[in-house]
Order: sequence, then structure tokens, then C-alpha cells
Amino acid sequence: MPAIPDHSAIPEHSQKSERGTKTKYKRILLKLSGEALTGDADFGIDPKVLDRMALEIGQLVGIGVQVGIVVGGGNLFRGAALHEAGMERVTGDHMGMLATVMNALAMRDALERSNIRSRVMSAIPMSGVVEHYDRRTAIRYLTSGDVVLFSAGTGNPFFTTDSAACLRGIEIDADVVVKATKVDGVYDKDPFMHSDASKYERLTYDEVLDQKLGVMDLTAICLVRDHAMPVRVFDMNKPGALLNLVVGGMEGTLIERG
Ligand SMILES: Nc1ncnc2c1ncn2[C@@H]1O[C@H](COP(=O)(O)OP(=O)(O)O)[C@@H](O)[C@H]1O
Ligand SMILES: O=c1ccn([C@@H]2O[C@H](COP(=O)(O)OP(=O)(O)O)[C@@H](O)[C@H]2O)c(=O)[nH]1
Repeated sequence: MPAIPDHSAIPEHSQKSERGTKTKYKRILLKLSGEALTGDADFGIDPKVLDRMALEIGQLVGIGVQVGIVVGGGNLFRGAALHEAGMERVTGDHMGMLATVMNALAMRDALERSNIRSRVMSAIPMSGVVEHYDRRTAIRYLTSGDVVLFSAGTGNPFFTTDSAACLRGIEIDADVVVKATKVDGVYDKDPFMHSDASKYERLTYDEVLDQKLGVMDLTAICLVRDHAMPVRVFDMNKPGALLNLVVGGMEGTLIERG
């Protein structure tokens, strides 16, 4: 387990978690991109990545942080890509949403193998496989210390799991939406395409929108802006980064109100 950094400078709204560790956030909504679950493989899910994520999530649960997770599906299917290949868009989006359920089941399996109690809820009813999403039940689970995996996105085509993460984050009254991705923050241009891109430590929603910074889709950014929900974008491949940011360390880029 990585050392917990000195967080004497955590701002006033820091909270003591139930288990006594000082954390900046008590309830978080973590967005895991589907593609990141592929790890070094070409397609699908790399169990090693799941196990590493389970370890990192377990560290948060261990210090009393409530964790809701929205998992993407881009490692399996994306509606827009299927549409480009000739499929009807809504069918493609349904396949994309079902892919997120598969990822959530795999993530739950990894969490439970690490003895972390977890639940999968789906925005699309799937009786016998996973529970149907219900906000009040989800909050009850979170309060009792269970990790809740929100799957099937928003349940509607033409949306993304980034929008689902922002929506669920607002609904469950999370302190922050944390987007775990392949880059270590938001840059002035796509860092994969431009080696001279420079990273922001902090941005306002309007700066992200005005500069069309492509790390999250604009629907998602408008939603968090309208509800003043802070978003932190960080590198999920950096061991210990998730714990560090939850206890108040500087990781990635914070997007918030100006
Ligand atoms: N201004 C930017 N700052 C950071 N990343 C950006 C920016 N513009 C585009 N990106 C891209 O956004 C991706 C992160 O979004 P993510 O949702 O994890 O990926 P995907 O959309 O492929 O599922 C990064 O891989 C990066 O290439
Ligand atoms: O509310 C939603 C969320 C997701 N999707 C579909 O599910 C796919 C997988 O989600 P996403 O691309 O957001 O996954 P990620 O990029 O995070 O892996 C998307 O491409 C969409 O086709 C959808 O239709 N509605």
C-alpha cells in the first residue's frame, strides 16, 4: 500500500471518514474507461488490470470512503464505431451499454475476490443478472460501505459513460467525479497527438467548453457545470494516484467552478 502523503494542507471542507483517516472526499463517483481495462491485451478485459484496480479501490474502502463506479464499454463495443461500420446507431449503442454490464460484472468479481463487498446495478432491467438501478437503494448500499457499480450507462442511446458518471455522481450526491483515464490530466491539446501539449492543474467548466478540450464529452461537462459537481481527471496507470487524490494530494487536473 503506498504511503499516505502529508495532507496537512487539505482545505477546510476535508472530512474525517468513518474509520478515522482524514480524507478530502467521503463519497466519490469513479469513472473507469472500458479501454483501460484491456491493459496490454488487444481486446477485452485483462484480469491483471482488474486486480490492480480492485486493490486501489479496496484502499479507499479501507479508510471509509464510499465508492460508486461507472464503467465504460469501449474495450468491447462503441455505438458510434459500430454505426460507422454500417449498423443502426441505436442497436450499436444498446450493444455498447450491454458491454458496460459485462465489464461491471468482471469488476465486481475482482472486487469480491479481494473481499470488497460490491453490487452491480444496471440502468437497463436485467432480472436474474444484476439489480435494476434505484437511486435510494444505491445510496443505502454506499452508506453501508458496499462499492456500487453502475452499469448500462444512462440506459439511453446517444449518450456516453462519461455522461452517465456525471449523472450518477450528481444523483448520489458524490463529493467529486473522478475520471480515471490513460492520460494524467487535461492538456491544452490531445497529449497523444501533440508531444508539446501542456497540462492544466485546474480548469473551469467554461474553459473546458470554450477551448473544446476533448477529455470528456461536452454533454457531460455541461451537466457537471449546471450542478457545480467537481471533476478530477487522473492517470489510472499510476499506482497510488487514486488514494493520493482522495486524501487531498495533487493528482491530474481539477475541473470546477471559477
Ligand atoms: N485536451 C485533452 N487533454 C487530455 N486528453 C485529451 C485531450 N483531448 C483529447 N484527449 C484524449 O482523451 C482521452 C481520454 O478520454 P477517455 O474517455 O479515457 O478515452 P476514450 O474516449 O478513448 O474512451 C485520452 O486518451 C486523450 O487522448
Ligand atoms: O448512456 C450511455 C452510455 C453508453 N452508451 C454506449 O456504450 C458505449 C460504451 O461506452 P463509452 O464509449 O462511454 O465507454 P468508454 O469510452 O468509457 O470505455 C458507447 O460508445 C455507447 O455506444 C450509450 O449508448 N448510452
